[in-house]
Amino acid sequence: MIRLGVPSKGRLMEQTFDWFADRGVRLSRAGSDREYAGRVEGVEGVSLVLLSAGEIPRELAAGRIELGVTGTDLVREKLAGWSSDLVEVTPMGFGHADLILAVPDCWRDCTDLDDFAAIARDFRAEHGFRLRIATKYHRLVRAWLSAHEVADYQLVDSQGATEGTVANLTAEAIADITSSGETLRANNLRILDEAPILRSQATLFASRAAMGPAMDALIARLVPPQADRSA
Ligand SMILES: Nc1ncnc2c1ncn2[C@@H]1O[C@H](COP(=O)(O)OP(=O)(O)OP(=O)(O)O)[C@@H](O)[C@H]1O
Ligand SMILES: O=P(O)(O)OC[C@H]1O[C@H](OP(=O)(O)OP(=O)(O)O)[C@H](O)[C@@H]1O
Repeated sequence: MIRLGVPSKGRLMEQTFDWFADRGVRLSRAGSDREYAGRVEGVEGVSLVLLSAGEIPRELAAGRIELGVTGTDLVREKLAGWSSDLVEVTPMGFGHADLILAVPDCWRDCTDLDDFAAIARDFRAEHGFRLRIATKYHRLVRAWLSAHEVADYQLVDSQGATEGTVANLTAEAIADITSSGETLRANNLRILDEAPILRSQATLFASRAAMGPAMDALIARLVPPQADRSA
């Protein structure tokens, strides 16, 4: 049996159900909205597991599910060396979001990462502690700042409502996912004029350890070889 892990709520779950339905595989919840068991129709040998999007990378790597849908951001953040455990089967064309670094809109002299690095250096000298960046993407943000030689900062963990931390005076800047930009604007934050730390979208992943004839057949059914996998 191939266990398929799918986000248990919201738009990501609905769009995942639609993506599979377009390929003749009907996924549904077994019971009420609160029940996290599911049904699979239209293909044999697959069972559905409804999970938090954030837990799907770990469940794949641990071998508790063989296939899973989640954002590329969550896989790269949660699994160091993710590609040794997981195979990226196909991007799914929804759940697009950018991981970005944003500063208060009123920091007029901070437009790019060079400005940010200079402000971070001065901040430490002036305040006696490092400038705080609120985020849940610790691994990705650290790696990106290190690659750009920005060192005078500290990460503050924020697992939700991250854009509120600046107004609440628990951070000076934030690194989070954005799509429409509305949450940033509503919180008077502005994205640095740089390429995003990461461009993410919902993606179908398989556990490398689960690759074999049954998995190959299922993948061929979902993503026909002639289809463009890089879309
Ligand atoms: N505004 C958005 N637009 C598009 N995609 C988004 C947006 N916010 C988050 N995502 C993507 O959705 C996925 C799930 O995000 P997140 O972990 O925040 O989910 P959640 O709904 O809080 O789920 P859970 O708390 O159950 O893990 C991530 O891959 C993320 O990139
Ligand atoms: O650019 P926008 O379209 O405004 O979207 C960005 C928001 O969406 C996500 O939050 P989500 O609603 O998943 O809640 P969270 O803050 O609990 O992660 C993300 O963390 C941002 O807060």
